[in-house]
Amino acid sequence: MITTMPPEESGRSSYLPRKRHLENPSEEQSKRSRLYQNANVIPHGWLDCPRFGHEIGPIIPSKVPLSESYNDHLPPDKRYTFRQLLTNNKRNKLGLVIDLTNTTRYYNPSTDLRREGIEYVKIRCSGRDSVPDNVSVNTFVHEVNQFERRNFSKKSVLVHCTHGHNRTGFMVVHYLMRSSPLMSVTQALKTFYDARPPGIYKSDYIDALYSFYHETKPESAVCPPTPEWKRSEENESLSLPLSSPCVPLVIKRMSNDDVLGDEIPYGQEKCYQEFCYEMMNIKIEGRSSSLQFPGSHPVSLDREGFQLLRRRYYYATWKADGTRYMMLLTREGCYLIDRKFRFRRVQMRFPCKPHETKVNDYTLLDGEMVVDNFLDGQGKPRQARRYLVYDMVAVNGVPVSDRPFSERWSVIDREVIRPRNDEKKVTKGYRYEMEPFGVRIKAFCLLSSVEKKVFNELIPSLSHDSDGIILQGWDEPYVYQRNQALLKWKFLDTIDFLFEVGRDGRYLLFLYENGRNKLMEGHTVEFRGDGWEEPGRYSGKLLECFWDKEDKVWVPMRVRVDKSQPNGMGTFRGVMKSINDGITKEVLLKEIKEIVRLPMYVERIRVDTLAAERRRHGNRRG
Ligand SMILES: Nc1nc2c(ncn2[C@@H]2O[C@H](COP(=O)(O)OP(=O)(O)OP(=O)(O)O)[C@@H](O)[C@H]2O)c(=O)[nH]1
Repeated sequence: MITTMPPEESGRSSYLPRKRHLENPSEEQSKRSRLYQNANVIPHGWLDCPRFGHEIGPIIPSKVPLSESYNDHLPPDKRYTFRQLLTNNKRNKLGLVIDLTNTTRYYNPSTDLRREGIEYVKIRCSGRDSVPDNVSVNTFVHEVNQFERRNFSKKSVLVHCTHGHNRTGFMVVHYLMRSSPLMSVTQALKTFYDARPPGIYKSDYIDALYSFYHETKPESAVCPPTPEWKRSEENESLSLPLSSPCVPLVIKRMSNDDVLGDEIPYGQEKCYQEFCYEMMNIKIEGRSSSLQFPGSHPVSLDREGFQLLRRRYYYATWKADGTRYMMLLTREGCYLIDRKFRFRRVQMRFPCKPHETKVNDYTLLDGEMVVDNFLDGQGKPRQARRYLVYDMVAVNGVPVSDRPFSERWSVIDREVIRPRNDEKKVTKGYRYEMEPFGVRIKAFCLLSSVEKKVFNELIPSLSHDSDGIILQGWDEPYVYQRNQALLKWKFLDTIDFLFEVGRDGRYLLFLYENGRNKLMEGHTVEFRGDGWEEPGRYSGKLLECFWDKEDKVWVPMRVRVDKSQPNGMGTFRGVMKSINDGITKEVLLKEIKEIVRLPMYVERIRVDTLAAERRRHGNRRG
């Protein structure tokens, strides 16, 4: 007996393209729901849907092969099983099957595939009217890439959803976009269309692809009509609600704590983590599963720090107060790396040089994500998220961490910022303004201009918060984690404590030492001001606190959601030393005034000023 299937997979379904005349729709509905409970139902439209398409790289797009238990329900010429596929497909043996259906009933991967030595990956995608989510897309692309890396005998990857058009096409287009950077969505859709006509035939899937890759959909781009084999049965199916109910559009204000990007598979994250360590020449000791965020971290400026400023040549910049991320640019995508050393994929574009078809590949940057608040031309308040790049660890797979900072900074400009800005001027289809954030290089000023430039001009004119200044050694290498030569001076010295309410109701503060949290006996916390009325709510959270010298208490300023550990004792000692040394802004500026009069500074500032003037002239002429 041939039966129809429930709308679990394709939305609407039936096997025979028969027109039914419904006298009583509810009676018809209940008849159908009885049929839907049947096991060997043939997916709607499946029967006349072509079996598979041409290869696209290693991928064969296909409709779902049905297990042999379906054969009794199918005319012999319509059967399509893995056994058939493996026997007929001698030329190109299968190595991997990626199943995008949302059910397990079409075949048994253990008997049909694994026994034959074929790998099987299931990525459940519900289909219907929603496109596969971003995390599933990341998983799909990762699985194909991983397979290609270990696929020495050039086997193929069969990718199927129910019919091998919409979900399959969607994933294949993502794969193409990520393996051929700077390919356009239109080209990728055409590649899929050529291999498996009529390609993707759901317009919302096509729109989602253009929107994901920040491209304008050309007016000439038309969505192919639903194929005949699918349409004939569609007409007689029950009407199901197609679109989700209207959700009122809420424009959310941006904050530094927003989670950006999409999760990536664990294996991919591990590889990238190890790459970061390799680029910084850090040995992985013990389990590589617990790698720590390796980003360079400044220490608080104290009296000893002044000695360092005298001996080595420093520049200064404002300390942007947003969220710290390192950023890895690869041809497959761009990844934000947070303080917990987790990677999330964001859709961004980083071309190498104008008009080249290459993008940055394995370039590792360091910077701060900020939210700029400003008024637009009409005086309306606006927000823009920006990533301020302030350092670089690797460029196109080549480590630069041991190069002097001045060199790393010019490489950021030459290899990352300028090519992007140049391409922005010429690109037609790609819409940089649709990216989740802008990208800028951070400006560094001569130490002699700290007061005038950094404190009096830059900081007051910023559209984001700044909590101090950074003193950056101009000749220094990039140093992993705590960097004694990278100095920070803050308007308010702060420490991130873990706060707990003890069993006796006591407020407890903890710091991190030797792999565990250490109770800071004798340290008192005092919650002050609006929003801090119920301290119990913050138990178990990391609180950034400033030190009130008068009352000798720690006062919470904000909850740190971007970190998983309180500050270490080293940081704490550094901050306390800086507080006790009493380095106020006045003390800092007085000291710097003396430092820049030292012969070494006088000479280097002269040379750098001349070089900057020459560059400005050159730019004007160019
Ligand atoms: N190196 C550097 N760091 C900057 C710059 N601008 C902002 N920062 C940020 O300053 C942070 C270090 O200052 P802290 O105040 O110690 O940062 P924090 O985020 O509170 O981190 P903890 O010390 O762990 O509490 C870095 O992690 C960067 O995120 C810059 O130009 N250079």
